Amino acid sequence: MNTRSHSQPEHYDIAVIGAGPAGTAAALRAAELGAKVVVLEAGRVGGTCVNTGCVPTRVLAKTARLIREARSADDYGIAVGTPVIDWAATVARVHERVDAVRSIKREAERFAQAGVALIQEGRARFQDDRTLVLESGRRVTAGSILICVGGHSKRLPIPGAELATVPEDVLSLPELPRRVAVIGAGNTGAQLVTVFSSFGSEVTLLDVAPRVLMASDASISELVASSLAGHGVDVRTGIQTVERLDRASDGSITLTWREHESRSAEFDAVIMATGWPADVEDLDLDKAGVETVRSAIPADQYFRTIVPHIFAVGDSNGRDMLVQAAQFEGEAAAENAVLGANRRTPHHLLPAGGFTDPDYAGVGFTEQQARERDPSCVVATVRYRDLDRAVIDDRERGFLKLIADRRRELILGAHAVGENAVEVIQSVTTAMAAGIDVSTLAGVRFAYPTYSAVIGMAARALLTQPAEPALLE
Ligand SMILES: Cc1cc2nc3c(=O)[nH]c(=O)nc-3n(C[C@H](O)[C@H](O)[C@H](O)COP(=O)(O)OP(=O)(O)OC[C@H]3O[C@@H](n4cnc5c(N)ncnc54)[C@H](O)[C@@H]3O)c2cc1C
Ligand SMILES: NC(=O)c1ccc[n+]([C@@H]2O[C@H](COP(=O)([O-])OP(=O)(O)OC[C@H]3O[C@@H](n4cnc5c(N)ncnc54)[C@H](O)[C@@H]3O)[C@@H](O)[C@H]2O)c1
Repeated sequence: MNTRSHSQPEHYDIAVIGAGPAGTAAALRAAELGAKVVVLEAGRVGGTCVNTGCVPTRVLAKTARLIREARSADDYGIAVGTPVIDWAATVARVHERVDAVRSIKREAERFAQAGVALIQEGRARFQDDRTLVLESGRRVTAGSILICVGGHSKRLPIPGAELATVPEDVLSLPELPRRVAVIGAGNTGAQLVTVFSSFGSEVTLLDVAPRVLMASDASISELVASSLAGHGVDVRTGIQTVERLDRASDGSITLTWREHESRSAEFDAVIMATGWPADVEDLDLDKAGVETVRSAIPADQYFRTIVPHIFAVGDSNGRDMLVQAAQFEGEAAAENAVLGANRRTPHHLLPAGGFTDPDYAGVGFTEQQARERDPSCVVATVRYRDLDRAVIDDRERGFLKLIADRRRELILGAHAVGENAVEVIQSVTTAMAAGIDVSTLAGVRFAYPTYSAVIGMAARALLTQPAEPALLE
């Protein structure tokens, strides 16, 4: 903690609040452009992604995969006993892998090498539109301020909400819950459901939305939901509301929800994965003249808020809440702040996916969005059951859907469920970024036997697919 007098603020060209993917990328790019930069971080550098989000979730997904594979080892002549989860060991492994990833990211070291000042003296808040004050009392002023504060899980405002566990705290559960309810079937909820179901918990998934993974192509929702149900998950989408949580006399949690009528069930843990508002409650944004709308900070396409020298980047602007978006936005906002440039995001080229069983991923327009723009767009779907590698591996559940414009020049979107779906979609994204047309993609040679060969099959199917919507599946 800094103990010297705080009467004189330190001045910087750029102050970045938050050292997650957005803040880290922004600070390093601003320094590279010659700016004097400070980063203010309240917690651990790396942000949600490495500490409590993507990385721990991915380790849990790997653990879930291992236990599922162990259960089917017999099919390959490998005798293993019934695998069981040692929750404490699983949690320890997650922490160990998080530390391993942190050790290669080395944000603090990279800041030091780039001449970026890193101050970790508690949460920053605005004193005015150019001054930030830290919990220690230390103050900094800056020509431009980049708000990269990310978000946090939303607790539903219902009685007993404090009994629920939010996704960031899942590793703090004292033991593997035998019965678990997950409220929210977005990317976070769908992945946690898969993890707990694979670990052997009885899982119920509740969402007010009509389908799981509402932001994804409808075909992804359909197959992921049926796969979850196939694994024994009680999938309840389209419920009216979650009403309350109560502690039962045996210590379990009674969850009450409305689904035509009021229903309730007992669980050992209830996980609320119901959204991700920006972390702005204690930022005193009003003192800077910055507004929030629906728990996020509105920013224009160049990431400027209504106060032009204050930028909102990454999850804090509530748009594309993904690491790859946060990093790009951070760099672009730094360039816009330092150079007065106007760089913006290539939204249509943001691949994303999650680790359910099987995995899912998508990039670009969903089929519905594409049809709204070009009713004669061309759509082709290839099933994994027709893909040699998927059959070889006994991973036949899945598909790749490719969407192209009516002239088959542009790939408008790609959506997959299946083994390696995220990597398959990444390859399509590369093709989209290169601007290659469908016939060029159809002519690409794919190594045999690979999952990415499904891309060539889908591209060739697109070439022969009639454009009339009525004839498409
Ligand atoms: C469970 C889960 C899994 C996810 N998995 C994926 C995935 O697989 N792929 C993917 O692309 N995305 C994933 N995400 C989303 C991804 O983590 C976020 O999009 C990304 O971390 C956003 O980066 P950010 O820099 O905007 O915010 P964050 O990473 O949240 O960083 C914000 C930083 O700001 C700091 N901060 C906040 N307020 C203050 C303050 N007042 N003063 C000082 N510091 C402050 C915080 O301590 C934090 O370090 C996942 C998210 C969750 C919750
Ligand atoms: N693998 C990834 O790329 C990944 C993983 C996790 C999160 N993220 C990103 O982080 C952000 C937050 O994700 P998330 O899944 O935590 O939130 P989300 O907002 O995407 O999903 C929340 C879900 O909760 C449901 N919900 C809200 N209120 C409810 C209520 N009262 N009762 C029942 N259901 C309710 C919503 O309908 C929605 O389906 C998203 O933008 C997501 O893309 C990405």
